[in-house]
Amino acid sequence: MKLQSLVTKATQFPEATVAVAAAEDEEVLKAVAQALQAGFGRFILYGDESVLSRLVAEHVQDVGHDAIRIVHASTNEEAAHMAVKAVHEKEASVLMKGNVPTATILKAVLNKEYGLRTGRVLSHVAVFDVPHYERPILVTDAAMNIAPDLQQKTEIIMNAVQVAKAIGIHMPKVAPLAAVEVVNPAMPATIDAAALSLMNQRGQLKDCIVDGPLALDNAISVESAQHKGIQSSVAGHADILVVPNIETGNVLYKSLVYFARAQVGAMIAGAKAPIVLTSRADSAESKLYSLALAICATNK
Ligand SMILES: CCCC(=O)SCCNC(=O)CCNC(=O)[C@H](O)C(C)(C)COP(=O)(O)OP(=O)(O)OC[C@H]1O[C@@H](n2cnc3c(N)ncnc32)[C@H](O)[C@@H]1OP(=O)(O)O
Repeated sequence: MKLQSLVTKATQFPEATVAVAAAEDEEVLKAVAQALQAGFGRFILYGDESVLSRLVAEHVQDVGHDAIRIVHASTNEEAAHMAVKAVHEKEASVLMKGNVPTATILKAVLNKEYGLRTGRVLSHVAVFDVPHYERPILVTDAAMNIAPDLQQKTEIIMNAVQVAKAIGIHMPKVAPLAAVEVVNPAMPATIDAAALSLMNQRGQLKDCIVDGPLALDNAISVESAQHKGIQSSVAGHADILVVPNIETGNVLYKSLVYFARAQVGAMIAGAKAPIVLTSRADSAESKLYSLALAICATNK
């Protein structure tokens, strides 16, 4: 399913309420305005009341004002705390990161008292529409888990599989990425990839096909996989790319956006509610796609 079609699907849930932490950001408010124009979402905006009132008047047409409530917060930390609490208390069903550092909002999400923990690993899943590439590609984890171990990688895969299902990819093909497609004991990512593949074959990782290690080119290009003579049902056909660490994922995410001009929608999965988490520099369009992705993921 292309990202634009997620926006159409999200209109089936016009009442989905989104709590936005530190919403005083033009791209965030443009995305809010676009969602309202498309016909979905109600928004509680946390942040500086006077700045928010001005920005809402500038960016949101009068007809959309009924769907917006502004709640004053004096600092980013307070805005993150209040927005997370609103989701915890079921006042909202989706959390959205505004103009606040990722670590600030994630710390609030992980708060034991009012946060959105479930006992599972929370992880970031990004869905890309890459120009001239025929199908959506999911990348995980580019933004939350810094250096996941094998157990965390299994949960990261399960979260991504849930997101894939929500956008219509059943039995996704999962490629744990490394620098090479053979197991090299000097490269820990290749050993984890091999273990994940075996866990999948033995039924420890369900509802997907995992095969790796694969380098990026063999994962996404049939020609490249054939050229190297790789025998794998995932090689050349990967739906989900599992990166070994946050640096690889973040660089891949930003390369796709800045070099390849890909469109992205991204969220944190595994929490009590989906969390819209894009880069602060991402466009309003990406934030709109992320909202649609989160709403579709919560209403699958
Ligand atoms: C791609 C576009 C967007 C971006 O560019 S984002 C930029 C890059 N991202 C970041 O800067 C965030 C990277 N991650 C972090 O900073 C940290 O891992 C994070 C999420 C803030 C957590 O850090 P801390 O609060 O220091 O956490 P900690 O490791 O001391 O753990 C505290 C408690 O939380 C738990 N926890 C941490 N990460 C978790 C996870 N993924 N899922 C579930 N639980 C998790 C952890 O087990 C610990 O629990 P407990 O207190 O022992 O019960």
